[in-house]
Amino acid sequence: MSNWVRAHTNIALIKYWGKENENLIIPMNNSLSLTLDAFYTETNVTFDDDLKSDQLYLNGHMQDFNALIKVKTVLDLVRKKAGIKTKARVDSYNYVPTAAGLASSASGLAALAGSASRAAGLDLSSKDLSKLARRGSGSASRSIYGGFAEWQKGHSHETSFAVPVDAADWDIGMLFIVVNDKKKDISSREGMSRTVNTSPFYQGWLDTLDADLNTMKEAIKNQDVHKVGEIAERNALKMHATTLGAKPPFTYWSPDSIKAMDAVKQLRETGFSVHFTMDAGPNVKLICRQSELEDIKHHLLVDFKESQLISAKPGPGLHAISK
Ligand SMILES: O=C(O)C[C@@](O)(CF)CCOP(=O)(O)OP(=O)(O)O
Repeated sequence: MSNWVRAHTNIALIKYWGKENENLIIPMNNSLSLTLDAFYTETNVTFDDDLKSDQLYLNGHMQDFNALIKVKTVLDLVRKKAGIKTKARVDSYNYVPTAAGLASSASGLAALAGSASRAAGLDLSSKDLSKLARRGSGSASRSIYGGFAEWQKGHSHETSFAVPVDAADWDIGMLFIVVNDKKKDISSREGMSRTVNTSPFYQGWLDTLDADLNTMKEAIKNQDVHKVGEIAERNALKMHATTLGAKPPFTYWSPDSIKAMDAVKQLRETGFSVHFTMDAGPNVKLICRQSELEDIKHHLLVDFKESQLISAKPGPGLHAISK
């Protein structure tokens, strides 16, 4: 029985950075993202009575127990909902350009939620799929939808899910500057936990989010890519500022991250509407007009290799595929 589904990664423009409830993955604030076409995960789940334990094959290679932790959380919730105890085999393929360090947990856990629920005979609504994916990884809740999606924080499992905001069928795109960095990144889960628990800047970050979200939604409604980028860049810088006050302090930025951020500022000075955002890694993600992607890419080739520059357009939500 084929239960192949595809989910695309999403990049937050208003960041999720901190949990109110770690176990249920309830966030401190609402977040808003853009789902992209370029990076996605395809997953198939099969429940099999002959299996003694859950198995995860990632890009064809069997994974160890640790990689299974988030997967088992989702599988256990599906088994409970379906009233079964059967173990499952999960086959997942990440279609992320060879560039290292591009997070795929959002697309991976969203695809898992979609395929596991189908394989267990559940026909979940998008809202319930978003809640299920959220329990695997918070940002996965947003990949259920294409275009712009808002994860409404809620205060319980039942009330914390994403909703679609805008189809993003207008002139907006993203360009990734992939900065391969040797040092081991601190995972987003650990990074946000340490920040919430120890950074004196954290409350200041939280205090500004309602205004950021409201102005962002207004900018999206007006299809104002310059304003969308401006708000997103400021939001990302505030998020990353919180990590410098954590104990011990840390940053996801590498020297090449700062080189990339400077390149964006220079592009703005030459008249492009281009801004950047960053997540739990050194890569820098540009927000610009889709119609200007190639021109911007051309300018960046002065400082970066072609292989480091990856264009992306808005992408679709979770959907079944035939393989
Ligand atoms: O995507 C965003 O809103 C912002 C971030 O990417 C910034 F790094 C965090 C994503 O965190 P995630 O991996 O979802 O954490 P989990 O719930 O602990 O699995």
